[in-house]
Amino acid sequence: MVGLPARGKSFISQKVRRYLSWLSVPTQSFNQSSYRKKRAEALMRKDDDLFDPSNERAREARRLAHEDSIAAILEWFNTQEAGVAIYDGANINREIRKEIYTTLDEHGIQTLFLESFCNDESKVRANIMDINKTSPDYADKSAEFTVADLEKKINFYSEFYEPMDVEHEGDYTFIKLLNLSSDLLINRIQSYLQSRIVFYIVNLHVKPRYIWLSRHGESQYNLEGKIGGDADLSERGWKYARKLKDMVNEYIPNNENLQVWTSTLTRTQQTGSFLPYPKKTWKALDELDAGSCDGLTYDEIAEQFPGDFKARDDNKFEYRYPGGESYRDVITRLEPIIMELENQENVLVITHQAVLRCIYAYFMNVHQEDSPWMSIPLHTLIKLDIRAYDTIVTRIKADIPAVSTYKEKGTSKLGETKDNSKILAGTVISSTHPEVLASK
Ligand SMILES: O=P(O)(O)OC[C@H]1O[C@@](CO)(OP(=O)(O)O)[C@@H](O)[C@@H]1O
Repeated sequence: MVGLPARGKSFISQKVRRYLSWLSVPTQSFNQSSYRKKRAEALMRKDDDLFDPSNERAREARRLAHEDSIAAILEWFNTQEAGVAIYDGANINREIRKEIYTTLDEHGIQTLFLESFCNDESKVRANIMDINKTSPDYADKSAEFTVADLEKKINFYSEFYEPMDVEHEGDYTFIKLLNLSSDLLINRIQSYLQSRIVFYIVNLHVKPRYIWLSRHGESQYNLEGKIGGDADLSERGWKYARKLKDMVNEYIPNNENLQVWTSTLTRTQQTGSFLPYPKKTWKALDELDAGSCDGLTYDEIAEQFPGDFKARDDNKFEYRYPGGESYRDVITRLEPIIMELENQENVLVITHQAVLRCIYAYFMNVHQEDSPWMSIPLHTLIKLDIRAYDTIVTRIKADIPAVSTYKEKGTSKLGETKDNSKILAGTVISSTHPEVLASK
């Protein structure tokens, strides 16, 4: 990363890390300021200022923190066949970038510089306020403190800042993001992975916003405990479809601009059928394809395909149904959906249990192994409040009973134990009793 403080570098680093990890690319972020803190504690006196240009000890602490970051990156690459290490620091001038490039090149590591350049004061200001509200670095700090601290750092780094350009650094691969918009300057993008990162950055949204998720209403297949298929809604499923219209009116602000996305399957389309908003149908939102197990109950699968039943329980993320899909396959086909969701606000996605787990895992940074085991109950509207450094979840229960479609490991029976720890985190409210029942 390259750029002055309060240019969204940590936000972008964190998003890219989450996106690449979700796509199963080993990715780790190395935050220079955490190494700086450690060196400052060891080397500096109490009243020393880390950003005082004339303070020798501060200069030494900063220099060593940079060396520590690079050493940690090299060590991490030693344990990895391939992957992406994100060096989240200011890397402010050409000299330091040359040193980074040369050192990594000597170790056979490609460097992609990602600069966030912003000279729009109002955006910097808004970003500072955002950092104050949401960044863990400034938790419990007043707005005045955060503004003063960041302005001091900005002034310090501005003295040395050399923005990237083709004239001086044309040999490097770099992306230059201009004023936190989707305007980019790109230079010498050389690999598929680098081009994925460019595409992702183009779609990245920095504005806080909501995304709404729901499973379809209870289906006839859900009632019978069968998986897959293209069944109609049950009577209670239709009730949910009607109720969803009221819930949208009650809970989704500015819903006049809402867009509704569904899969191509009947149960999601029926669930959205009372919603008077523009609709988009995506094949990519169809439920995980159960291949030769489609239309069976879990009991029948355990009986007819015992080996498959066990293999799926043992590694649900990787297991692929014969002639069907795995969770990993679903993630691959969901990538365009994630790109679109990063670019949109005010979308309600009505889809299926497995697909929602994958979408939710991206926004909530849920580990691959855990994501297929998360509980996503029927008849519940989920609000994701996407902020710069975290996402807050609220589940709004429709108060219309539905069967459980949750199968725990090691059994073919449906239903959840109360202490299911993989349940969605967040606040739960009920649409008929809108008081808060549990908090984050
Ligand atoms: O990965 P598991 O836990 O089996 O969940 C996926 C299953 O959920 C079901 C319901 O059991 O999805 P949905 O009704 O949401 O379309 C099945 O169709 C699907 O195979």
